[in-house]
Amino acid sequence: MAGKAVENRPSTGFDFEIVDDDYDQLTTFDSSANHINPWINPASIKLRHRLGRGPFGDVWLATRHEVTDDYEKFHEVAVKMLHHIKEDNIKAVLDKLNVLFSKSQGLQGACRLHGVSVINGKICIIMKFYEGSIGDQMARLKEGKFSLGDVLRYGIDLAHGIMEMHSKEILILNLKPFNILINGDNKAILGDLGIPYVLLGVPLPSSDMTRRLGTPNYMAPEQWQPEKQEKPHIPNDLPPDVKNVIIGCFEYDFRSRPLMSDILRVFEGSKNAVYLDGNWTNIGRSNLDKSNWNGYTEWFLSKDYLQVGDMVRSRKPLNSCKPESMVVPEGTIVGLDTDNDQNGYVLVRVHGIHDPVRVHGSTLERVTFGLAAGDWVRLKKENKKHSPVGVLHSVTRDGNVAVGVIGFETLWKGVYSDLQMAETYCPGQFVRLKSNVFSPRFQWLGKRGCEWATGRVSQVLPNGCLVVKFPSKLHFGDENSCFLADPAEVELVSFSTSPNMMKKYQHLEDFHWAVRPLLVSIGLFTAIKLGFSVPKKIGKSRKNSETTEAQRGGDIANAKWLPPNMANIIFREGVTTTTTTSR
Ligand SMILES: Nc1ncnc2c1ncn2[C@@H]1O[C@H](COP(=O)(O)OP(=O)(O)OP(=O)(O)O)[C@@H](O)[C@H]1O
Repeated sequence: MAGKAVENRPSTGFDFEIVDDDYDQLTTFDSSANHINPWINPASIKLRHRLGRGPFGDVWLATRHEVTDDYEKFHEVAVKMLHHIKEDNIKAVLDKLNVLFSKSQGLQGACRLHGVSVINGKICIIMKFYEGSIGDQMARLKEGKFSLGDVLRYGIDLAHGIMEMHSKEILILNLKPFNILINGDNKAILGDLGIPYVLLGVPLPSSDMTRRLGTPNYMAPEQWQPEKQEKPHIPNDLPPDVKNVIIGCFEYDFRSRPLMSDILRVFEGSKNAVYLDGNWTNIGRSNLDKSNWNGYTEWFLSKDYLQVGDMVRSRKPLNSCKPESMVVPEGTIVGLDTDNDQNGYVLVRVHGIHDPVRVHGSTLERVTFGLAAGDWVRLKKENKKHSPVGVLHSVTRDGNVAVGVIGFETLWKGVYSDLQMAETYCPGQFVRLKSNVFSPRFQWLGKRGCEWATGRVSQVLPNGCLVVKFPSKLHFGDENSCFLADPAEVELVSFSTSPNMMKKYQHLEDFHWAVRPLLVSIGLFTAIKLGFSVPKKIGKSRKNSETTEAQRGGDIANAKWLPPNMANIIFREGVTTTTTTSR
């Protein structure tokens, strides 16, 4: 409909925005107007009716009156009217919108943006109007289901559109059926370009939404109720590669998920699939190995391919601090086994071994400039806004690095010389806030006195954030049992690092809240036992020989599995009971 005159077209909806003409005269936006490019005069926009209302704003069907030297026309546009933004944040939002506009020029798979305006004091994004969305189409279908052919066809359009946007470093962050528009050629087009990112950090009417990026049902798995890690049911009757790639999309750690290019390849390979006699035929052969190696998914492993000349070492199992076996402590790739049946095997020259070792590539990790993806690293340049410690996501052969760090919205990018190695953390380890940390980045449990409680790492997030539980604390009902920790603020606690027996015993208590009551019960039980047995002994000893208190204490303290303070309690209680009983 773009370009077609629709002047005087009657409004069909029941929602209206009362346009206050005075407000449209750039009042609060005066100082910011020169930031807006391309600016659209609000007087040229006539809102018709509201198409939808979302957490970030409303979308209106409107008519735009466009006058140039060559023509004058009225045409339909869609207007995304953002919720009211506080004056302090306006410049930041407009700056981000400008960047978005310049990056989105010429994109084939995304909604065309005309410009920005301000109506009723609200920032409006004026865009091309499309006749419908995937969401609208689904609403009209029986059970809301597309045929597999349509899913793959639209999916391929989408994957192309998303890859195009990513190539311009635009994050969409709100992919859902109503934000996938259908153009005149029945192709899927991305709408709502990066609006959540533009509004990130800007207070919105619902304070909850300020922290959210996207729409709950369509968020990345780790964004929405991360502690549940639920996966939806994926139908069984899909072509195997399609099912496999969809399951991969629900991996909690985004490094384990397929890339958009993986999804595209699988969808392209399956678009002519035919289901015949209980089998899928005509499906493109996926060349990915379907095995799950040491906890890594095929999607994780397929992100880096080894080449001849690469330095490599054996890969640690996922979530482990140490390799299980170091077949290759350090080596160089000298050959790739490209024979189809042997796909994935490589030849590695290892120092001290005469012939090259033949191992599967997935058991190795590339080490470049001393760094391998997954290493814990410290950024040499520190800044209070972010943690100095993070997890290396990639190191290219020419030394560019990407690191997941708490405090950055996306991966931190730099070069290898910006980094140095840092302490490694993995699930199962016990950690405690360092004694010089007085106001931690995340809430932490206090212990007795001024000492921080010790917790156990239950998960390491891709940005190095530690998810910590406190097994020494008993939790009730809905009480939050998971805490977060900045790896730069904690230190490891272990039996070997506990300086004395008292600290070792305290560390024993960190393992489970039941340890203390159990030991106390054992102590009491032993005390009662002693209460019965000691008088007998005393009785005997009266007859036979004298038993000194020091000897009795020694007997109990010799129970090596009991910490000394428990032995003392038992000993004291034993004496007390003895005294009482003997009386
Ligand atoms: N350019 C457009 N042309 C036609 N319809 C559009 C356009 N952009 C959005 N829409 C439609 O407007 C409706 C509301 O869109 P909107 O993006 O506000 O919804 P939402 O995604 O639920 O909200 P939010 O983006 O704030 O999360 C949707 O049905 C969408 O398909």
